[in-house]
Amino acid sequence: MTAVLKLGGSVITKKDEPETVDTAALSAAASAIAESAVGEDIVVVHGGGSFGHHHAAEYGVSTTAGTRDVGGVQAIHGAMCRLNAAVVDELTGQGVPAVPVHPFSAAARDADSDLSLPTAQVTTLLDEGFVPVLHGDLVAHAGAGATVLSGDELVVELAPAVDADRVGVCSTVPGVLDEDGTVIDRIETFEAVASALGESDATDVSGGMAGKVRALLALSAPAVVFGPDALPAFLAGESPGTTIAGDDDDW
Ligand SMILES: Nc1ncnc2c1ncn2[C@@H]1O[C@H](COP(=O)(O)OP(=O)(O)OP(=O)(O)O)[C@@H](O)[C@H]1O
Ligand SMILES: C=C(C)CCOP(=O)(O)O
Repeated sequence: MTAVLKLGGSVITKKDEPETVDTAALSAAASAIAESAVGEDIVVVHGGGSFGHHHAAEYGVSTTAGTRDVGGVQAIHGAMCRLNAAVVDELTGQGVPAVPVHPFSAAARDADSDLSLPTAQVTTLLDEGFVPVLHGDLVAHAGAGATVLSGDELVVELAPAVDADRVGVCSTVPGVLDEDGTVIDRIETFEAVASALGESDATDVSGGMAGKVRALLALSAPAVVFGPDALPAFLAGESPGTTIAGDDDDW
């Protein structure tokens, strides 16, 4: 069984304090991964939290608005590499054979914004017993300089590439919430939930929950969105929180 798991930046960082890791939350997530039956058959992706989003907002960069300012590229990508090093260190400290994979070094968007992400390094690392740890990043973008590549987009690219059986997105909320604040069990179309979906309540340049749902609906396999407390349940094979239906949905 292969799993792709995104740890939300809002989970593992203090999203309102620039470049601050939430050490307790990161340690709890790493421990859930270290203890899970999924073992080493997992690809981890993490988001930007107060590392990437803070700098991206400062330089006016988003998934659609790019920059050609080299200082901006260094600030945003550099911050994401620092957060990635913290995640990899915490995982290895807990016995997970985690290794960093930096999307900026490999991915590109063409002039139509179509993303190409080589994944042979990820599948080979998995086969060789490593746990690849990717992160939301910048990406070279034809005609725009560099734009933000969200961890949610990476999940959508990686899940088919590694033939994932399970896709999980761990955020700060217990699932996607309806207008009354109740967790929606299952989402099949964007239109059915659009009115309840908003942006993040913290600095976020990649669309918050609306961006997440839109990205995950593009997956052929179902994905689950859940909160940090439910991470062990997801890793144990359960589907806590909200299931976002895919085209081949036989769960
Ligand atoms: N209907 C909704 N249900 C749940 N969360 C919602 C909803 N509408 C807006 N949100 C916001 O979306 C946030 C989750 O998106 P966000 O992009 O911040 O998460 P993340 O992926 O954990 O972090 P990051 O983008 O840094 O990786 C929630 O914390 C909440 O503020
Ligand atoms: C802001 C940057 C650089 C990465 C964003 O990734 P996300 O938090 O997964 O949307």
